[in-house]
Amino acid sequence: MRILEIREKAVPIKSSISNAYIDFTKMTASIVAIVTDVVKNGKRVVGYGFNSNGRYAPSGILRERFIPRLLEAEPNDYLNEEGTNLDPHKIWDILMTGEKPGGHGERSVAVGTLDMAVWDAIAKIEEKPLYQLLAERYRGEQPDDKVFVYAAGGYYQPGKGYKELQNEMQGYLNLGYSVVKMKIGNSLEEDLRRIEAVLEVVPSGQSLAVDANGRFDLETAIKYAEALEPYNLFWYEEAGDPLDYELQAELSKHYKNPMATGENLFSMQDARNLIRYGGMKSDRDYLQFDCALSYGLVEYMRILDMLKEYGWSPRRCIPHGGHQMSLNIAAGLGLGGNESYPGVFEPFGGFADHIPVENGYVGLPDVPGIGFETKAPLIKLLRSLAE
Ligand SMILES: O=C([O-])CC(=O)C(=O)O
Ligand SMILES: [Mg+2]
Repeated sequence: MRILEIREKAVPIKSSISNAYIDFTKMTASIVAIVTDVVKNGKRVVGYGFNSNGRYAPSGILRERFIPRLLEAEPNDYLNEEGTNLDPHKIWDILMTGEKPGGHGERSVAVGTLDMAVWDAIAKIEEKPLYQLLAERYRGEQPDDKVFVYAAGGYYQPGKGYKELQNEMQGYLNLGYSVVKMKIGNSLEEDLRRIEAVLEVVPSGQSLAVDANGRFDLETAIKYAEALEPYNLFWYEEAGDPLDYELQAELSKHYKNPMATGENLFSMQDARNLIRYGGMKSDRDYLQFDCALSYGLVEYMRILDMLKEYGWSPRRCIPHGGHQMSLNIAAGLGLGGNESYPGVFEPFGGFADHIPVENGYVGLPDVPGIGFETKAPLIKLLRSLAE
């Protein structure tokens, strides 16, 4: 077998929402298609991928470096021993040929996007759901049959008052979610009012997570910590700059409830620095590394191995990004859950159309690959690239 073609397109995922750091009025994502010469059920196998929200479409480096590197390789260099399927680890090495360590920038996003398409193709060629394949290959046990998911929203938005925020959160509860997340970071006084408004509609503080998107210096992070602590929230996310491990470690001494961070750490080495120096507690905190921004599942498995060495369970990982790739990893490799953005970042947010969220958990479709084919608006967009 061989790869025939790789296509890429930048698509808008823009909206009027803002977090404490950026607005999404110009946000884009790359979609990619890896077209193989394998035919299953009368159709050519195409693997699809895209990058998570929060980083822009890495079209330039995909087209100039990463896609050509893979297309220039001989099939022997990227196939498994039997020559019957792609080898994701070999492909990763090909993609990263000529790339120095460190300074990950946008290239981890480009590689993460291609890696997603590679795994989609592999599972389609094996004619299995990706979560099943991952559980068999790497876990040696059955996949989880459902995954904890929480609804991330609560963005700042023009004209959005307390009532609209409450309605949004009530909507997530009505959809079957048990935990919701909202943005904080613009003003402590105002955020406390917004939090109290949400606490009027959710059962308790344990049903609400807050996300500062790296906005705070240490002093502000501690002020928020002191104000948030009595609410006993589900978690307090990304208080300071993602690379400021000392801030996170110091903050840890001022807050006794769960914290979460890691969505903007893009490599095993950065993740390891958080574990080494960030004061994160393996029996309390959550890790949000997102494979679609950080060199893909091949690198994510290195992160899981590193975590094991430091005594962290994969159950402490609840990835950022709300995509089906991380949902498959969560079920297949036994993570603690996955993010979800119902109605936000369409058509990438949300899971299989026919599987509802129930009591905070969602099941996965029994179809080959990542499952994009079960999400009508998403597969329509992806197919526009290659079928
Ligand atoms: O607003 C964003 O950039 C998304 C985010 O932090 C999250 O989903 O945790
Ligand atoms: Mg976040």
